[in-house]
Amino acid sequence: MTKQSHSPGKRFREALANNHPLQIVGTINAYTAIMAEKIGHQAIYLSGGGVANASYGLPDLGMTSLNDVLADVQRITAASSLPLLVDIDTGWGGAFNIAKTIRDMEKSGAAAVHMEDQVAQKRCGHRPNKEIVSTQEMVDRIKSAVDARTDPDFFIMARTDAFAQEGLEKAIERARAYVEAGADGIFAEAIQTQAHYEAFAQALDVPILANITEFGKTELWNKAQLGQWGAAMVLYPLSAFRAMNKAAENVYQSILETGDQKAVLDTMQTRMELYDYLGYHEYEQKLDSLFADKK
Ligand SMILES: C[C@](O)(C(=O)O)[C@H](CC(=O)O)C(=O)O
Ligand SMILES: [Mg+2]
Repeated sequence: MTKQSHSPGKRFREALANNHPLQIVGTINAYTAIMAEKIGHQAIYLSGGGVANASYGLPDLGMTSLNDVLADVQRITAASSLPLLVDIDTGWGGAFNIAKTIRDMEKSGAAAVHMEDQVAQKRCGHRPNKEIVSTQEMVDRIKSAVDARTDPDFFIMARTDAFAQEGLEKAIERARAYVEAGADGIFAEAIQTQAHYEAFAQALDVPILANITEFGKTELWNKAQLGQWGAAMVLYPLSAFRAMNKAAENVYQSILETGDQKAVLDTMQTRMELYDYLGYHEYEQKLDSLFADKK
């Protein structure tokens, strides 16, 4: 990881300005963050669902705490210099808790967060029976967040889950109120069609995020289409995680059934590939040159 002169928030805003739209890929841990960076991505994401599922073996139902998520944020920002967008669910409490969440996220090297208008007992945005708080309550959440940041470039995105319950017009009305309260961008959760994306983009003059999560309510629209429809960011929150899980499932099954790994070896990253992403050989050379006299 190279030292950066700009703040994480500033780098997120630069990535946004330079990519139309900006693709933001989910990285469930430090190693995949390194992979995404070396492959050439410009921004990465820590999914709330991902932290719950991968780090704690829990469903995405608001059971993980601020500290649970911070632990993963710190691991990722220590390993990668890419700007990291973090899912902070509903912000973990009232005004003072949200302010603390923002300060802790900034201190841990996050570049951006998204906070949603669901009740604290939240659900995945692509599942039925979500409940949302009043517009006023969400506006207060956003004001607390914006007031708490110390870096004016730290990017605070408001996510609205209102489309499922209240429909397009009301969801856009809420988004307008959230922008007025200071939100830097809008995450329009679980909208579905070209008309939906265009309506959000035309109604608001802040960047709009399209959440292209698999097996949910949204089709796997291409970034070119989404860009034409006005989306400034395209999120792939759990894509690599789902693929990793499927690969692991196959490996566990195959080892049990066949007694060795031969049938699944070509689905594995090799030792050299693993090391290349880590810069393993540079570490080894350093060891050799520092302690050459011990040989
Ligand atoms: C983006 C999201 O909030 C997440 O935690 O990754 C989820 C993604 C998913 O469950 O597919 C969401 O859309 O609620
Ligand atoms: Mg989430």
